[in-house]
Amino acid sequence: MAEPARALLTVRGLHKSFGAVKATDGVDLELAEGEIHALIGPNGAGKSTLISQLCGEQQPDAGSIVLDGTDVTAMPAHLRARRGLSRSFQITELCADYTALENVVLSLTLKTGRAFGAWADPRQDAGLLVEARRRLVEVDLGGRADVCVADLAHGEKRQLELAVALAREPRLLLLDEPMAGMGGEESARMTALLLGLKQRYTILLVEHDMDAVFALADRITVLVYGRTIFTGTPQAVRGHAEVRAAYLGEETTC
Ligand SMILES: Nc1ncnc2c1ncn2[C@@H]1O[C@H](COP(=O)(O)OP(=O)(O)OP(=O)(O)O)[C@@H](O)[C@H]1O
Repeated sequence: MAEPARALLTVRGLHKSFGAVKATDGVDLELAEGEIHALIGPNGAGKSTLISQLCGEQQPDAGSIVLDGTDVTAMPAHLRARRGLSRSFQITELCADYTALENVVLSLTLKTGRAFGAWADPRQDAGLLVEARRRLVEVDLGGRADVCVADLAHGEKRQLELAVALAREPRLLLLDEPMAGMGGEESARMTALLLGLKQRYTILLVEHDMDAVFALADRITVLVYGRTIFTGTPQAVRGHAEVRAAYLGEETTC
């Protein structure tokens, strides 16, 4: 019998309130190594607040976050990032005046602590350039390396954000609405890119595009009013009456 995949992330009883609003109200979540785990729920369910607590941008009121066996609940965001926890999307972090290639080089230098304008410009570093081009090819932007971010289409910017996140070699990638603002064709391209990453990365995916969620996720957790009401396979989620009533019924015809 196959060994069950070990948990890379374990969240227990995560609480975060803003005044009277319980944004996360005792969230439990477990991510197995190598899975794409989608987090879905209606607007205001607490998805972004949960992601912010996972990456260390917000401190929970109570509960614990364990990453690869280490309790990171009180650890600052930059130290979690060093342990391989990487967030992408919603907070756009691209430098608009730099080319696509330069943005990926910049992300690669963050791993080594080097900066643009230092005594040896990383943009001239052959090794970094090769690695950055490889990352761009990985997100289907190989032909757009020398284009300024400001001149990229919306979908291309989002592909580049993915390359920037992957350049940090994350163990756990938190993707916050990668399809936001995309048309059908762009969403399909991003879905195909993420499918190509399957099993190489552990991914927590927050997404409203249910076609993408059901195409990508190994498991889905449903959050409503800050509480996890169900975790299961896409098939189980589709068949779950409470989930359909709380969320899917509103947004899909499945
Ligand atoms: N900084 C804040 N101050 C006050 N209330 C907040 C803050 N951040 C979030 N909230 C509230 O917490 C609740 C959860 O918000 P959150 O943005 O996490 O939900 P969400 O599921 O990500 O929603 P969406 O799908 O619309 O992005 C909402 O009621 C929201 O108004």
